[in-house]
Amino acid sequence: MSRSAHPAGPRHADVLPEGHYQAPPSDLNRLDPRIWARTVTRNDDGAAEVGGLDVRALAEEFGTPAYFLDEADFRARCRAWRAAFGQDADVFYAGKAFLSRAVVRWLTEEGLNLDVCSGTELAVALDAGMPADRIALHGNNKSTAEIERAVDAGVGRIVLDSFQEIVKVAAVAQERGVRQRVQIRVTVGVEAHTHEFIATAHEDQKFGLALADGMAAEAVRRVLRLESLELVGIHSHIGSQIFDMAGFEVAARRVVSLLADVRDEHGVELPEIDLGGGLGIAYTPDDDPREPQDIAKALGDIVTRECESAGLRVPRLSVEPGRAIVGPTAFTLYEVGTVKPLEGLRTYVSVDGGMSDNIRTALYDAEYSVALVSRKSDAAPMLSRVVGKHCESGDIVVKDAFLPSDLAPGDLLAVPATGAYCRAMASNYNHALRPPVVAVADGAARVIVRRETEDDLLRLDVG
Ligand SMILES: Cc1ncc(COP(=O)(O)O)c(C=O)c1O
Ligand SMILES: N[C@@H](CCCC[NH3+])C(=O)O
Repeated sequence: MSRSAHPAGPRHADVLPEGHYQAPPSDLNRLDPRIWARTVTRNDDGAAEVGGLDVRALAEEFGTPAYFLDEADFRARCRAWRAAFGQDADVFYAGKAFLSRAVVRWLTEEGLNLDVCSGTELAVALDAGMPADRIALHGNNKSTAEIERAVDAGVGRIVLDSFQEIVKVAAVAQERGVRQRVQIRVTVGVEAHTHEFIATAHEDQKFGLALADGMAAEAVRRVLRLESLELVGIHSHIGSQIFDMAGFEVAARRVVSLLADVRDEHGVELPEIDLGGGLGIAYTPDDDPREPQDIAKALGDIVTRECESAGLRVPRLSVEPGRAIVGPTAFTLYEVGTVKPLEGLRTYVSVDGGMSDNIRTALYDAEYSVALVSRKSDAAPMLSRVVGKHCESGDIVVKDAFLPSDLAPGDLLAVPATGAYCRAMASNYNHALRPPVVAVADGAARVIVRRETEDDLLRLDVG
């Protein structure tokens, strides 16, 4: 890898073009532990390492781009969530954030349950040994085949999302002579403070049945009439990448109020409440996420208080964190291919991946951090935009970042906090081969999802 310097790009002191970026950090070499996976440090050589392994050696062995996932960090976060919520609550990891057989085994061992939202996610979970009664099936348009698969497997709950689905799930359960445990997903009418594409509790959207117009109460009526369904609770998910607990508190209050209405109308006290996932993580130093114990306390207190004032037994609480568990545990490693300084603007740094391995920047205007990790540098900070190699000018990985001005082709960059919704939402745009996920722990690295090959893609093309 070349170490040669290239002419310094525009420096932050020269001119700051319009944009949304932070001030240059005082130390470009620092890997902020609030953003990077737990075992990431710099070694004496100045290179970053994870799980005791140097990123240069990892790049050599596994290639770039690649996601490196810190298994110890993942397990520690699972334990923290489990411990925070205690034995009277359940933590369902949201598999949509990132799912693989290894992840399912870790979750099973650490005592977490699993939320899946497709038949194939369910297949991965079952194949890797997650007991079916610890699985919940979600989705706003589950196919009959997915419902049959879930009922046959004996999943612990199916979260009903529409009137049509009530009928569908009841029919499948009746045909098999089983009573399927279900929850009803409601929209509580909260405007969560996050990007509109990932807010899910306002009424004007595809998920769930609204409390406000009586649809949720009507769904309860319909489910309670059906012998083959056992209504165990109410589910609410207000959105994703949320820091403010206020939205969750309003949701909890409104869900408890529905439980009280159900008790008054039907004489039934539903035993469970699920408040979904959505807790934010730190992508940049500006983000200040809450710890699991604070979240558990805030949610537990509000549910208990509301139930006491409504004279209800406190239901069993569950939550569904995805991003908050896996997000911070991984980074994406890229090799720099080109460096293009634009005087008075910024420097474009092209890496060997892009929107095919991280669509979040293009899709949600998401902000990320980035660091030079194959070496240290004391060069001046250079306002940069890290872009991919796709045929799209919106192919941006990190919109505004400061990188050292001696950055050169061959250097390795790492983007932290890419464990959630990056590999899971990766695409083959421009026939890109989706990168591998490599789990690193205690000085050993192993591929848990392999890199796609050209052959994989050519085999799909049967024309
Ligand atoms: C029903 C449900 N539960 C849990 C999650 C996980 O969300 P997050 O990864 O933000 O915790 C989602 C995604 O937003 C979801 O739709
Ligand atoms: N995929 C989204 C979050 C949606 C999660 C699923 N409801 C993200 O990357 O932020």
